Amino acid sequence: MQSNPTDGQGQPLLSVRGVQKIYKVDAGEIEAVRNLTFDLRPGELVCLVGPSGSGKTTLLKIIAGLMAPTSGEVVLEGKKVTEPPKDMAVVFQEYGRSLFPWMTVRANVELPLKNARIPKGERTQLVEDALEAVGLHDVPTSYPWQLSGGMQQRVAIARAVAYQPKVLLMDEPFAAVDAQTRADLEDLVRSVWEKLGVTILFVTHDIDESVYLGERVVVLSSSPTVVQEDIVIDLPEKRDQLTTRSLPRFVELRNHVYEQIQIAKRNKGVESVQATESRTSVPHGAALVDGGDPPGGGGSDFS
Ligand SMILES: Nc1ncnc2c1ncn2[C@@H]1O[C@H](COP(=O)(O)OP(=O)(O)OP(=O)(O)O)[C@@H](O)[C@H]1O
Repeated sequence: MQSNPTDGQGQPLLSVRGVQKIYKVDAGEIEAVRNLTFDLRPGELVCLVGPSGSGKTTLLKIIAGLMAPTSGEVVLEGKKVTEPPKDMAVVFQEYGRSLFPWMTVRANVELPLKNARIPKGERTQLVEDALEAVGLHDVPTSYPWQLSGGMQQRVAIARAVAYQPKVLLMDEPFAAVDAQTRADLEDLVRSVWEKLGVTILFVTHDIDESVYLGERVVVLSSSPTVVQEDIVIDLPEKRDQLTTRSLPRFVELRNHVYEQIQIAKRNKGVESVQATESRTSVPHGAALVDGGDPPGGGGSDFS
């Protein structure tokens, strides 16, 4: 592995610094997250993967200011996060539970803007733009329950982007939709990211999805969790489902992430993995060294 020459360039927008989380339970304590350190620069799209139970949701809750870390800190634009920051939005997996069924699509998207006391005229424009960006401009008066799962998740994404957050956190947002819809939504995230320049941290179980979407993939170890590897995804910026996924480089990177996940799973309970702050570039022509069978084509859910 080589150190990424871009390391250290640009000021981070979001910094996760030595974050540890210990849950207190009846039987004692669970150290879910041991020591997580990584940065997001403005406008980056970073995917976070890790074995089941490695603390991805715990970490997102801490970043979103919904839960305090036991030690360490999250810093957004130089300010320590101690409560939900107004410049952050979260899209969860369960779109069914995050939308209000008695409100129209438009009212759902508009609600956080009303709460933020954005004037009516500006609000209307932001809602229109967001619905346009996710391809839902023709259903503003429908109710969420009248829409398919994929469309409901589009509404949730529209609501998040209408709010114009600086950072968008997405917690396995496409886990509950079918493969075709998932591919469409992946492309939607890339296009919204390109158009709006929002910084995105995207948690997924799907290795192929992480490589297809991300500019970097941060791989977490098993719990108690550290950053096992922070990988630069050096695929062309313009991506599409057919061409990008057939590139030899895509296959190399996907195999590398798969191998890292296998190592993380094998090292469960082993404390030798070190926290890393440097980014790595996967050498071109890298063979799968050690990690069992690589995943075949299509999605590769490792959980
Ligand atoms: N509220 C809680 N109280 C006690 N332990 C918890 C709590 N929430 C999570 N944990 C434990 O912390 C560890 C990390 O859980 P977390 O849900 O953050 O992982 P995850 O990577 O999001 O999991 P998955 O991939 O299965 O969604 C697990 O061992 C889990 O059992």
